[in-house]
Amino acid sequence: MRWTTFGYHHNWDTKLYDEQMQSPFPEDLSILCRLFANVLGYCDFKPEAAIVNYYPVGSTLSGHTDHSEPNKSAPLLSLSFGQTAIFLIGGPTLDEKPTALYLQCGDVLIMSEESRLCYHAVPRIIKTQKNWNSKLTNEDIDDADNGSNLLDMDLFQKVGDSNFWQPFSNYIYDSRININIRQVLNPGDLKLS
Ligand SMILES: O=C(O)CCC(=O)C(=O)O
Ligand SMILES: [Fe+2]
Repeated sequence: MRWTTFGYHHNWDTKLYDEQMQSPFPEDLSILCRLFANVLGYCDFKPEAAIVNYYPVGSTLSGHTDHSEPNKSAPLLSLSFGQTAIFLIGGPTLDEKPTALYLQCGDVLIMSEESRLCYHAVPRIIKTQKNWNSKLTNEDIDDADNGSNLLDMDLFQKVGDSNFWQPFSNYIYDSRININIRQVLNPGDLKLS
């Protein structure tokens, strides 16, 4: 399993965030996460750190809690792409028996309130998807344009060409990608103390 980070970088050895260890947080991902959080009533949610986990079929993530963020009351958002994960979610201690869920391509999981600090794990990736339909239709163009006529048609044609997606679809055929997004700072804080 491999991973990369956006925003505040989590140091896997010390389990700490560091003000000096940051990369830009992608604006489109930030907008999407704030939209999800707003719908759930977390109107001040600030996406400040993301971990992108790359799971080839056969890889696992062992049980843990995510408690490195000074802000432990903001929700944690988790987006799943590609092959399906079995996700185990337990309680705040290892005494509680976990519940198993499937996390499929396109699923959005939110860990908020009590579940924010619960143990969780990914014991298995299951190959459930055979192929991805990358052909775009006129309807997709209308959806993407949303009546604005501002769509970059050259770019749209490029991403509508299945050759463009071939390396991605080859990769995702044997893998799952998870992006999980956290707020690090407490409300009102501008940096780590
Ligand atoms: O892959 C997942 O669904 C969970 C990832 C996770 O728990 C983590 O990165 O802390
Ligand atoms: Fe986690």
